[in-house]
Amino acid sequence: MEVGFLGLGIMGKAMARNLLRNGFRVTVWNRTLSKCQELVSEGASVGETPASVVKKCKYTIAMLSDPSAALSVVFDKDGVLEEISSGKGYIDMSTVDADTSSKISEAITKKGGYFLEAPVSGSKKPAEDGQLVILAAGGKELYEEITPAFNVLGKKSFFLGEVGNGAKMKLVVNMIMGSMMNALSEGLCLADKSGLNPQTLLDVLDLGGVANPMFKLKGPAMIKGSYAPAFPLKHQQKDMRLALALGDEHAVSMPVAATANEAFKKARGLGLGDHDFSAVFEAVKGKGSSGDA
Ligand SMILES: NC(=O)C1=CN([C@@H]2O[C@H](COP(=O)(O)OP(=O)(O)OC[C@H]3O[C@@H](n4cnc5c(N)ncnc54)[C@H](OP(=O)(O)O)[C@@H]3O)[C@@H](O)[C@H]2O)C=CC1
Ligand SMILES: O=CCCC(=O)O
Repeated sequence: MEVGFLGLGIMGKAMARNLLRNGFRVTVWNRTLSKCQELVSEGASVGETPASVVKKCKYTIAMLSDPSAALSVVFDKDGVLEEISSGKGYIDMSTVDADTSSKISEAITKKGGYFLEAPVSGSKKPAEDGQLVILAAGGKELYEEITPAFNVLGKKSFFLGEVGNGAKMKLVVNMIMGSMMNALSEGLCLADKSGLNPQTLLDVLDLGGVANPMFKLKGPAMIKGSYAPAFPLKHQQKDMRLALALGDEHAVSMPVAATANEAFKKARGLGLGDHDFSAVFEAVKGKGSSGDA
């Protein structure tokens, strides 16, 4: 099977590599084209523009930073829309809001193409290991056709119905995750300030009802102040912002998420946007370097 892949950031690179290693022919494009070289050395081809990738491939997957990037790659000059046509499928796996996804879907289907949104749960390591959870919605036919690729990328795929439902599910999940990360940060801080050993707190948490893989994975690194980016904090803050907008739309009061968003904003203001989202711990502690990200 031949697929195009647009966006080789932390997630896109790992996902495209997985497809290559599992026998897919992959044509990649990235805004910073030099980032394609690593995958070319592993067997990928390069497209000069999103349009040229879509022209070459029946199916094109995108994994881009945010709504503005997702829209730009489709609608701008040399974008997806210039070459999408009847029989071609476009699968956007970026985390965006439902409105962005709907705009892309309408434009693609108007030109005869098929569209599927398919954001993912799971971070850098699950992407490397093909263990993502895929939250698809939109074209059912395209969902079925692209299932061989999803089986390589993920451990489970959900088909959630009409376009927008995948985006909404992803935002709800990440809103919960962002609030949990803030709760952990406050707990680690309180343990430390009140004379407890933060590692012992992690050990206690891990044996009880709130045990979870995120606390187990991120907690020890947070204690060391180590925030190598798996999920960049600027993207987590984007997801909090988009989830809060969804809450506004449906008049759902979400004070916990709103407060967590403030902490992520503070962390961005401290220059921690490109660090892992667990670096919000530094904002909770009231520390950090200067600059914006
Ligand atoms: N990291 C994670 O753990 C997870 C991330 N996600 C979501 O997946 C998406 C990608 O995340 P991740 O890989 O971490 O992000 P990165 O920041 O590592 O990569 C972002 C990608 O988007 C591209 N990009 C940014 N702006 C534009 C633009 N205007 N036009 C074209 N391309 C652009 C970048 O290109 P360039 O290299 O040129 O900058 C890069 O390829 C995000 O929506 C994120 O929320 C979902 C699940 C987990
Ligand atoms: O969007 C990013 C999600 C990261 C994760 O699920 O661990």
